[in-house]
Amino acid sequence: MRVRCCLSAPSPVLATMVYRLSPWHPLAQYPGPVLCRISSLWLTYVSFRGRRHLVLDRMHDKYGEYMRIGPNIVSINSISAQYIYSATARMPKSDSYRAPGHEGVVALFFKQPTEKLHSDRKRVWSGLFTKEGVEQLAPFIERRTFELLNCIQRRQAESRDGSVNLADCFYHWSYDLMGDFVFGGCNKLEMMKNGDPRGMIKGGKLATILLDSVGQTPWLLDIVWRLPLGRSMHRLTEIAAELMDHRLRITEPPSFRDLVSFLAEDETVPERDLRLEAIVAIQGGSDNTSITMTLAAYFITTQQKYFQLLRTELETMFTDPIGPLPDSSLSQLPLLDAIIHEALRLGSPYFLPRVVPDGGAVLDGHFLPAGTVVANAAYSQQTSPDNFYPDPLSFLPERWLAEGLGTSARAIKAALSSFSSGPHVCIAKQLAFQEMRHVLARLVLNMDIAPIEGFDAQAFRDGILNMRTTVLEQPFLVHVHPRGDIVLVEDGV
Ligand code: HEM
Repeated sequence: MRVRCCLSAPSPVLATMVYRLSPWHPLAQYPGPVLCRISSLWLTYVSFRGRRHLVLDRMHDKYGEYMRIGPNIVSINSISAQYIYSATARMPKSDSYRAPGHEGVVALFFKQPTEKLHSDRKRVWSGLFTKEGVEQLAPFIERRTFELLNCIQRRQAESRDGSVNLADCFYHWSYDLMGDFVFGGCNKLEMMKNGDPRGMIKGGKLATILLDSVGQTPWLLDIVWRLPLGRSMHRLTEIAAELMDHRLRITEPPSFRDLVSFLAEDETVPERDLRLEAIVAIQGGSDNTSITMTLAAYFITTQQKYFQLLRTELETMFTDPIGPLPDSSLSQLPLLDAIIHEALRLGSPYFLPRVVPDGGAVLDGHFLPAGTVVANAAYSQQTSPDNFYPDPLSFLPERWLAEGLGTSARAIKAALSSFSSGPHVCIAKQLAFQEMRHVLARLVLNMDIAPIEGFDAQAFRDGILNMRTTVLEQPFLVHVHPRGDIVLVEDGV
């Protein structure tokens, strides 16, 4: 009798495990570690540690291009994986994109019940990202970037050891800019002046980390959402709601069309969605841009040759370092563009899971049954010698230039998926490039920048973690020297 009880209680769990390990499971032919076949908790754990891209890369070397990394999850290290994001593939986002605690609420980045709801909402957002929409943002980019130059110098002057954490400065610059773009500046975030006393940046990152890691096991995310660990997600939700409510209450709207103007004036966007959209705007509008700039600055200041080459390129076009930097001119500069692409290549190892629709899919001759969660191994593709050669792990912006790195060099542009592609492509790709070109150019034209003495460049690089957001284990400490007799004053020159 006792034996029967023991066997019968865990039997559904045991039966599931046996099935997942068995040759009858639809993904049985895909190789991968045994542990991954049993439970998605392995992927959750690896994701949470921030080095998922490196772990998966090593595993792909062992198991091949198509690899099972969860009971129902396949990682694909092949250029063909780009297809899963295309409109023709019709593969929706996986459950890891569900907005926890917000059943029934629609916001752009999160998973929608139908593709139509997603495209309708994207249409509303895209008002800000048209040519005219973005043009009206250029003066804000210029003003905030001058403010950044001041902020860097002020913080260095105030520090005890005469150094400044450039990563923090970029975060604060991008949050201030986002506050302008999204909320018309009415919330006065002013992080370059006041820092981040409410911990918005940390809260946003923690929430993203939880979605990206615990979200790989959706039932666990529902539990975490209700535990103290999920507090960061609630905190971000509260701050976002507060910022949105404040913007909606102001009696004098901003002098230009901020993102909220587009969202709030559209009758298809119910009020309850606006607060969730604010989370997307805050996180999407600040995090990736700032971290890409930190990585670009890290690479060109630790390899000063590129810093000097970039300055020479900029000075051939702009004789006045504090004069206007129109994007129509910046976008013509090949090395500036190459440096940003190379920083993105090494710094955007995103894991973006999609679900195979009814009928299944065939990729590179592999059948993927309906319901399988699939993801492009972006980091492996972006650092594969098949796509980027030579020295795919090294920062070599020349690989993006016409003359490249010699006749045997390769740079397969399609393998770079920093902004994703297809219906869920980043809505702000052009704006992000405009911001990044501007800030990098202004900095290099106006300041000498070098890491502090004793800065361990390898330790910094080893401490770059990614969980959809990037986390730096080490600060990026630099010394700056304004060039010549350019004197920068608060909020301008
Ligand atoms: C270097 C800068 C940026 C990078 C690398 C980047 C990357 C991405 C990626 C990879 C996605 C697709 C995510 C997925 O499918 O899981 C995405 C989506 C999105 N991004 Fe960006 N992004 C950047 C800047 C921005 C900025 C500045 C904004 C807002 C002002 C923004 C807003 C969004 C939004 C709203 C989506 C969701 C689009 C959709 O679901 O259709 N991003 N971004």
